Amino acid sequence: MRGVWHTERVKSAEEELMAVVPPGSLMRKAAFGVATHALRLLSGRRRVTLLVGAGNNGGDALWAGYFLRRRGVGVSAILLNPAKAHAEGLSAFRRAGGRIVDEVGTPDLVIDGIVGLSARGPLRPDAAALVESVRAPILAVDLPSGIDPDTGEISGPFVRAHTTVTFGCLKPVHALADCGDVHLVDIGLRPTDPDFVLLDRSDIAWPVPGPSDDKYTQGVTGVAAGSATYPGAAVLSTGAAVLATSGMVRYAGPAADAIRARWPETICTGSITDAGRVQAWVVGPGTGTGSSSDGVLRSVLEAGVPVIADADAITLLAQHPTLWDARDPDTPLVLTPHDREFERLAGPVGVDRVAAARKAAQRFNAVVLLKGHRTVVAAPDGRALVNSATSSWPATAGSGDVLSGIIGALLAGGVEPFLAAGYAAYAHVLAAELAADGAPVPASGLMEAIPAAIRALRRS
Ligand SMILES: NC(=O)C1=CN([C@@H]2O[C@H](COP(=O)(O)OP(=O)(O)OC[C@H]3O[C@@H](n4cnc5c(N)ncnc54)[C@H](O)[C@@H]3O)[C@@H](O)[C@H]2O)[C@@H](O)CC1
Ligand SMILES: Nc1ncnc2c1ncn2[C@@H]1O[C@H](COP(=O)(O)OP(=O)(O)O)[C@@H](O)[C@H]1O
Ligand SMILES: [K+]
Repeated sequence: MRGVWHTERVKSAEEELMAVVPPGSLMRKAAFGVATHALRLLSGRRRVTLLVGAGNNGGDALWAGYFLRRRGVGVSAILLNPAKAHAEGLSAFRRAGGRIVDEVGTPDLVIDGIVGLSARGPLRPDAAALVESVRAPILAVDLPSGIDPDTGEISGPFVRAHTTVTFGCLKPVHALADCGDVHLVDIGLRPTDPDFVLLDRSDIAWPVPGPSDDKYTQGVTGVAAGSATYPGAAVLSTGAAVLATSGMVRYAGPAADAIRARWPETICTGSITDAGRVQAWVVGPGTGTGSSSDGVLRSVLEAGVPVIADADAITLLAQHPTLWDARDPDTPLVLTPHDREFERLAGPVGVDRVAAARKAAQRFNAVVLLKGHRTVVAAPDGRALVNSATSSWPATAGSGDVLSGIIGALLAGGVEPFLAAGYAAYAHVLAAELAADGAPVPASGLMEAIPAAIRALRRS
């Protein structure tokens, strides 16, 4: 699990560290890391241009230019604000034979030291024009300039980084925006209590049956999904639950025939009242928002077991706030909105997706999984994680139905709701990657790749 810290917290941690280390040493460590990665990217080529802004980010770039000069690289620097360029960095750079120029030229690599942690808004016009003229790969110092460090928001011109070299710890931009390959350089910073986390494969403890388990002890998943109009949503959600864990899946609803035909191992009934006992319910995919769906959602919320509410269930909760009263507040609830469903429930997502999900989680006393290329999971206790997709192939119809089934199976298997949502998001991305393999994949293909994803997770 890797931590991510907001810039204010990083700045105060840096200040504490700077008070006890020799002046300038942090910047030189950071810059040395930049130069090391630049040399790797250059692999023998020899021309670099630095884009140098007015703050310490520009200072890092100038010191990196100094180290590169000492390795025989030809380095030129464009100073965006010559009067405010980092004085020590600039004199070291000049001493080492670095040249000050006005144009980017035709370097093999450009180093973006325009702005770092103190960035606000997109690139200003002069910086934007320079970046526009770059043809070489760009190595961003700390973060790609023009992208908001705390939200990843892009609201105008920005740097498209091939690689980002950052220092001490990850900041939200690295999890929420495309920064190319991100490398972390140790400068001795040891912040604690991250603002949110990123899951790694090794963090994921998928439920595995033991010798004394039978089909019931592993948790039975109930699925209340689909309708005469949308039987496919039920097939995908139920199938994902069947494939995600061992044990048993019960289906209750109008798509029972389609489910029996595709998933003979499920126990099917037409109505939720005959469904039998389950340890978690998946509700919402393809149910529609009519009065019978309203009744199903109410029954599920009253059942006293963990619930994952997706799609139409979220719309119903937004339209009929009295439905919330059906829920025992101590029973875990996971809500999995995409942006439009989120807006119906809690208002516009806004630019800070992590803050939006966190606020909604607290408001609804539920785990909120906000879907997207970068999925955010937030718990009512304030925990949050971000899971990035490796491609956009999962943006396909029915893909969310698959996710809901995986979450349901993990909840039924006793995985704590925040982690159930996080593990499911991770496995969903991995299944999509394995199934797509560089070409479009339908949601049913993504679903069928769930076992391969779990195998890959368990091998790591
Ligand atoms: N504080 C520390 O101990 C360390 C800081 N380091 C570096 O210092 C950076 C932070 O430095 P600063 O706080 O001095 O600030 P920055 O260098 O991030 O930026 C400050 C300057 O950028 C300008 N600016 C802001 N938004 C802009 C935009 N959209 N377009 C163009 N220019 C813009 C501002 O006018 C300001 O003068 C980090 O990102 C990192 O690169 C590293 O040297 C490691 C150690
Ligand atoms: N651009 C994207 N890149 C990667 N994954 C995405 C992207 N957009 C959406 N997703 C993922 O695809 C799924 C879509 O779910 P959803 O919108 O509910 O679709 P549906 O209702 O058709 O099942 C979610 O898991 C979401 O995180
Ligand atoms: K930068």
